[in-house]
Amino acid sequence: MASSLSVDIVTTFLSLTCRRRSKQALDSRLHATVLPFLPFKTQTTHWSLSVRAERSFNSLRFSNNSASTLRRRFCSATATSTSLSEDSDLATKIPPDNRIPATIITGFLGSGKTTLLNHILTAEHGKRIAVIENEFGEVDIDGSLVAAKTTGAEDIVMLNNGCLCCTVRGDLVRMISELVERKRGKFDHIVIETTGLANPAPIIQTFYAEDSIFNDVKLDGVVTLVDAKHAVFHLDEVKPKGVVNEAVEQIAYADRVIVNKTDLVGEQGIASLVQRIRNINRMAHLKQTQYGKVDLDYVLGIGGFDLERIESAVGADAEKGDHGHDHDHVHDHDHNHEHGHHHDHDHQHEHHHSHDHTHDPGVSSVSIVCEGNLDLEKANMWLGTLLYERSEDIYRMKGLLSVQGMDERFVFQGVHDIFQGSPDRLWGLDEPRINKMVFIGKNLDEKEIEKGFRACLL
Ligand SMILES: Nc1nc2c(ncn2[C@@H]2O[C@H](COP(=O)(O)OP(=O)(O)OP(=O)(O)O)[C@@H](O)[C@H]2O)c(=O)[nH]1
Repeated sequence: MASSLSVDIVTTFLSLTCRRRSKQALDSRLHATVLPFLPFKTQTTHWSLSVRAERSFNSLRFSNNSASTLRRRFCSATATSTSLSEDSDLATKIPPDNRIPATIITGFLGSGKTTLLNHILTAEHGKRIAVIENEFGEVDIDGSLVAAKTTGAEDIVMLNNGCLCCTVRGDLVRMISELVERKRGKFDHIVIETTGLANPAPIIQTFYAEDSIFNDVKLDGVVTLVDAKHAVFHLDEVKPKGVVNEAVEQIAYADRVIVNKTDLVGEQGIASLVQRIRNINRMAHLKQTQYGKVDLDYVLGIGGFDLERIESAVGADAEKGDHGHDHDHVHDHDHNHEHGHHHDHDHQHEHHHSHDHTHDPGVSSVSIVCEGNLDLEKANMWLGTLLYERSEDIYRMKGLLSVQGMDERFVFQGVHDIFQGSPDRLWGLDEPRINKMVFIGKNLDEKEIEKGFRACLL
């Protein structure tokens, strides 16, 4: 949220306390316990496209697709390409590629994807953008965090019932097809924000494997956000055998890397992170920034995703390292409101291609949806202590809270030990005051989290 305050939990709640209750003094226990750990923060030519497309098909060995007319046209054009001198002739024979460009924004949990999306949606670029947002966890909180929801975007579609790279790939195909069918001519670009735990490979493949998409939409590029403060922690994570390290994959598949949050680390830290990124992906362009502020040309209009390049890069990396590609996912989730919800990110399904992967079964999400008002001090103490004790394991948390005495909804989000919150819009007169929280992390104890939350309710 571009306009939100950037503050630690104590200060956030304190400021609210002051406003609502004229309580100036900060609870000394909170100061002592929490503050030290929650720092105050204040164009490719048509010809080359055709070549790429065809190579990609070969290298991925797609098994189940009837070739589309368009694809056949590309392939046959490519097949007749025998010398450079023929290129110009052929280029004139190939019709212009008027397909709608799509950009995938990926990056680990909390790296700044929504922040970048908001930057894109609010900037002047003259493009009409349709957005597809995929959130990990059942509760739609990101919808509230996309500041420009009603202004900058032509259309925003939420995909909250699973991870794009796994269970909802079919939904993605349907959504894109629907957008194209119903809104053709009303938007110029599609931006897809993946979950922070997505492996981009299967999503990318969707653009090539599905005729219904391939004929109308072209993958313009993959933009990967990297959290300058926390990335190394996730890149270093040792995964069980056969389990993919999403943070590594997201960098490997990038056309553009954005090292974000450079305000939170020193130059040396950034330099070694950049080196680390370069070791994974030498080809991607890389920029350093804060709050996703990059020129829009850097992220929109990249001009083509080169799948073959990434294939070989990832292949080399896999040989060296630790992330396997045998793909068995178990997806275990039930939707149940008015109580905590546990979503194991351990999905099982089969793909027919080489990017199959298994997510880390230790990483899960816990959602709480519960009506009622929170006691500010108790909530402050509970969240502060939780982060104090578990900030390494809590990769991400987001919430919409109903605080006793506050007329506005309180929106907060955290990435490990960094927490940010601000009052949002007013609660509606008849609107039920429902709290929604999502925690994503390692070894989360759903019951304990829910119990802690409930103890804060009045
Ligand atoms: N200090 C600092 N905070 C940032 C920066 N960019 C984003 N943030 C904050 O980091 C938090 C996470 O940002 P988001 O844009 O929501 O991250 P995300 O990648 O969309 O998160 P998920 O969708 O949960 O994976 C928010 O509180 C942002 O305000 C930055 O450059 N510096």
